[in-house]
Formats: sequence, structure tokens, C-alpha cells
Amino acid sequence: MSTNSKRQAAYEAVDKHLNSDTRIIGIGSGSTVVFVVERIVQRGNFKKNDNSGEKNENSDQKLEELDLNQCVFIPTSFQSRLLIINNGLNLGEIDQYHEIDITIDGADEVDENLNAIKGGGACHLREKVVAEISKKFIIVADYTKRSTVLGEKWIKGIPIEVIPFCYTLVLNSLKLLGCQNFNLRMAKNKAGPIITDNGNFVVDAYFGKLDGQQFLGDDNLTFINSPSEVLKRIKLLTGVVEVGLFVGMAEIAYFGEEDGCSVGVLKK
Ligand SMILES: O=C[C@H](O)[C@H](O)[C@H](O)COP(=O)(O)O
Repeated sequence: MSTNSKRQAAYEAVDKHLNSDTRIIGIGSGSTVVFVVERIVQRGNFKKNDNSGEKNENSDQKLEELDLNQCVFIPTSFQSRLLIINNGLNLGEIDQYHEIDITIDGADEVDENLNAIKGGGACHLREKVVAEISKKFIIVADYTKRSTVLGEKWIKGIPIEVIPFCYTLVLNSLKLLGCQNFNLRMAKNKAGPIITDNGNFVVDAYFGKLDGQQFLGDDNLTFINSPSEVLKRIKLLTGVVEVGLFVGMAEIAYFGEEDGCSVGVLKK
């Protein structure tokens, strides 16, 4: 994983999809999205110093200037809210808009059908709300996130946001679904579980590779472990608020390659 790979993917997405007509922009969460905002500011009509020290591959291209005073940026987390504010961009709130022009976000793993696992940073609830009302939902990531089937690379488990007092119920229900490997996500530098921006807990549940094979539950009932089926099963559990499986939502993904210069594209 490299910073340059993330930066290249982010720059490519901004350069390909943001133009002078783009107005309402969703800003995802995580380390890759930092470069999305960096590029937006570079292309904007108010200039901040670019401290990246990196030469951008696209810097010679003639790109339309973005009129940032006319744009509103919708955050998907406290982190992305700060990113928007600290870069002097106009902050909007999710509930002010019923439609967003475009959202660019990171991912923890993306399969060949553009399904994604998200929530490594516990932001997947707001990320999903913003993605769902976006006309275009675009993923940016480095090459390590690209896989054939979900669960091949991200083996920490599918992030599940749960209501705090329901977490033991959810853990038991996951066991009944046949999941053998699940954990309440614990905080670092704080005793106890992590608390999401929405005041909830996160459980990470690994269902193996989501390759469409039969999955046997503890109750001897089987189901097909495709991303959509696993999403439905988990979402139906009492106490679950949102699942970090984004099925059929992204229309294109940019992956910064290992060389730190080239960018792979996956689209529908
Ligand atoms: O909850 C966090 C988000 O889903 C992130 O977009 C995801 O974890 C990817 O983050 P990063 O760009 O740091 O790999």
C-alpha cells in the first residue's frame, strides 16, 4: 500500500468526474479521501498551498477550474467534516439535500462486480446514506483493495453498526447464521468498544469469501453467501443499524497501482 497509489486514484477520479457544473459533492471517509479533497482544492478557484510535494500526473492537462464558492460538500463522518472545514470548503448536511451530484469515497475491498466492503473506519452508515442519494458513487483505493470476490483480502470481517444494548443479541444471531469469526470492535487508547459518530458499536463478522457458495448456519439452514444475500441476512437481525456491504452502488472504481503512477479502472 502506498500513499502515491492512493493519491493517483483520488486525483484521477476528481479529474475525470468533477467539472464546472458539479455542485453538490459527497466526501467519503478514510485516508484515500484526503487526496480527493487535496485535488479539489488544487482545481478550485481559491488557491491554497499544495504541500504534497508530489508531481501530479495530470498537472499538465487542461482541466476546468472548479468554482468552489458555488459548491457544497456533504461529509460522511466527523473526519470528512473536518476535512471540508479545514480546507475552507462549503459544508452541507445530509438532511439538506435529497440528491447529491457525485460522491467519491474509499473502500476496504472491491470485487470485480464493484461490490464493496466499507467501514474499516466505522463510517459506513453515513457513507451509505450519502452514496444512496448520489447520482454517481465513485470508489478510490489503492491496488491492495481490488479482489475477485469480497472476503478474499479484507479478512477482518464485514463491519456492522449495532445499537449498543443489542450487541450480545447481534453476536448470538451472527453465530446462528453460521458466522464463526466475529468481534466487537475495541477502541485504541480508550478502554472498551469503539463508538461510531452515531453513538453505536461496531461488530466485525467474517463470512469467508462471498463467492456465492452455500453457507451453513448453526440452525442447519443454508443460504447463498453472495454479497447481496449476506447483506440481507445481516440487515434483518434485530439491533443492526447498517452493514458495511455496498452492493450494486458504485458505478466506477479507480485503483492506484503499485508503481505509484498508473491507475486501474473498473466500471459497470
Ligand atoms: O469507515 C471507513 C470507510 O469506509 C473508508 O472509506 C474505508 O475504510 C477505506 O479507508 P482508506 O481509504 O483509509 O483505506
